Amino acid sequence: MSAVTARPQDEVIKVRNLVNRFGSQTVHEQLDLDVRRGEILGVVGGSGTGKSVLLRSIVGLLRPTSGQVQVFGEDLLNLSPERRSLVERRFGVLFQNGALFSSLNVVENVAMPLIEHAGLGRPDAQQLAGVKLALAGLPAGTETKYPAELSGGMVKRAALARSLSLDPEILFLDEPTAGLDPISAAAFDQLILTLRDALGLTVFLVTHDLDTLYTTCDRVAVLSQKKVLVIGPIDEVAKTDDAWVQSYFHGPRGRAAEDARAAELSHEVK
Ligand SMILES: Nc1ncnc2c1ncn2[C@@H]1O[C@H](COP(=O)(O)OP(=O)(O)OP(=O)(O)O)[C@@H](O)[C@H]1O
Repeated sequence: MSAVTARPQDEVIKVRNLVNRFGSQTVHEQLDLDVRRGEILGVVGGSGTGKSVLLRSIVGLLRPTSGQVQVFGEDLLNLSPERRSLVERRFGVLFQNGALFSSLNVVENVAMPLIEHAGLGRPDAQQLAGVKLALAGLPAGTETKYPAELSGGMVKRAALARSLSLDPEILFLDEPTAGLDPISAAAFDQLILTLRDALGLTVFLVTHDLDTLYTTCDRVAVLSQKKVLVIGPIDEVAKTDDAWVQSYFHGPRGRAAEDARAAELSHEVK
């Protein structure tokens, strides 16, 4: 195979001609997107541009009005339940609110997919859940706490541990740093990078957080005008001649995030 030919297995998510309508409202119109294996792709856009709807269309929680969505080359909505469940085991999703079961403690929350989907017995599942919690950076001693007893950052880490429980190849994150203080958010960004590097994950990351984008993303996709307006490395995307892109990346918060990244890079060089 020639070096210039993109190998099909390099694209773990392929979206073509995606249309999503709710009544008279069109959210996506002929949207195309590819996500490459091993990358961290940040998805940004103004409020209501359809970032979460795109995520839900890809993971099979929403049947699009029309178009094709493939994950690992499979169209989830047209698979038998058994086959679909096999593909679903290959990705993990961390929703905005963490979505832990309030009646289960932390280790039980993380053990649940291992019992239900991997067929492990409770003791094995709980032991493995402990490993996942450590991987997600949950401090020892928090395993037996209930979600209501945790800080926002700990809830995110516990939910992350649960989304990692079945060793996924793709991780979908919806606003993972929303509601975290800046120090916890920065620590979470580092965790995502570490996990990607250690586990070879592909990460689909919906975020408004400019620091997260600058710190973690290999590429950024901007949703605007019902499509992916532009996709590429953040410095290229930030140059796009579009009013939203310019005010987002070059407004006060965008400049601060870019300066912080530049300072970090120069610190690494020294
Ligand atoms: N199930 C649904 N029924 C009707 N409308 C919906 C449904 N889901 C989403 N929408 C609409 O689709 C649009 C896009 O919603 P979405 O949540 O994807 O936006 P977003 O880009 O993630 O926004 P935000 O940044 O504010 O979270 C919104 O106008 C929303 O009201």
